[in-house]
Amino acid sequence: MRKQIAAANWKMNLTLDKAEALLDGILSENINPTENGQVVVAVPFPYLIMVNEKVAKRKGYAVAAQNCGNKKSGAYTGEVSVEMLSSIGVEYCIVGHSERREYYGEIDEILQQKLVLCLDENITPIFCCGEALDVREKGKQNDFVKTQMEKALFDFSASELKKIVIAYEPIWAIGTGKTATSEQAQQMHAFIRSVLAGKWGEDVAQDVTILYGGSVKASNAEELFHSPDVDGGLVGGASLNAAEFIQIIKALKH
Ligand SMILES: O=C(CO)COP(=O)(O)O
Repeated sequence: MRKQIAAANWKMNLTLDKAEALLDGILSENINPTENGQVVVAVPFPYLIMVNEKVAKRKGYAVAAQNCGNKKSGAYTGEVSVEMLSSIGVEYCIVGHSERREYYGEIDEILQQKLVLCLDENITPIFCCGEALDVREKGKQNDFVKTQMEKALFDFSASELKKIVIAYEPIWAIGTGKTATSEQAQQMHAFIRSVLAGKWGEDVAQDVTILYGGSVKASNAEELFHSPDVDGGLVGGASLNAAEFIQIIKALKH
């Protein structure tokens, strides 16, 4: 079975004391994900080392950055390089979250540069894609997501592509409480996998983990994750509550 991932995205929330308390809460219940299961906690930069120290001891847990610089190193004030992330033990990095695309002007070319740097440093990128409400209302969501994939992913070889995790996050479902139905999620995930198969072949497509993100909660995680092409979730709001997130981890397919 492909890797099944429950990923928390804390976004720009929590002070250090609260972040530590939340992590301790998540780790307090000794859930060891199965062989194919992985828990990833994507935290603000200042907390990466603290979180990594705690999760490194736990099998099946890893820390992620929420973003990275698109240049290797140098005079880029305020940026954090992939090499720095790697040097402190970060294993995953979110790339191309819709909030980065929308509020920080991250265009496809920048995202592609970040993906290349992550792969160079053996950091697994979690590449986000997904359409806004107006696109879905016009029924154009497949074309939209395919174009996002073509622009950011299509230059990679099959072996590189297999190292990337994809997160489908429809913008209309992020932070809105309006979750995609499990049918909508499954349809899009199957479509994404068919795009991967068309470009790199069915075997490669079957190996890629595709997460769903957008108002995942303890109450809907099991139904969403049960869909054959949904390999877990990228969770915002509900990951700020330890009890909720623990239930979401438990909902991963075994
Ligand atoms: O953007 C998300 C995760 O990256 C989803 O956020 P919510 O779970 O708060 O909708």
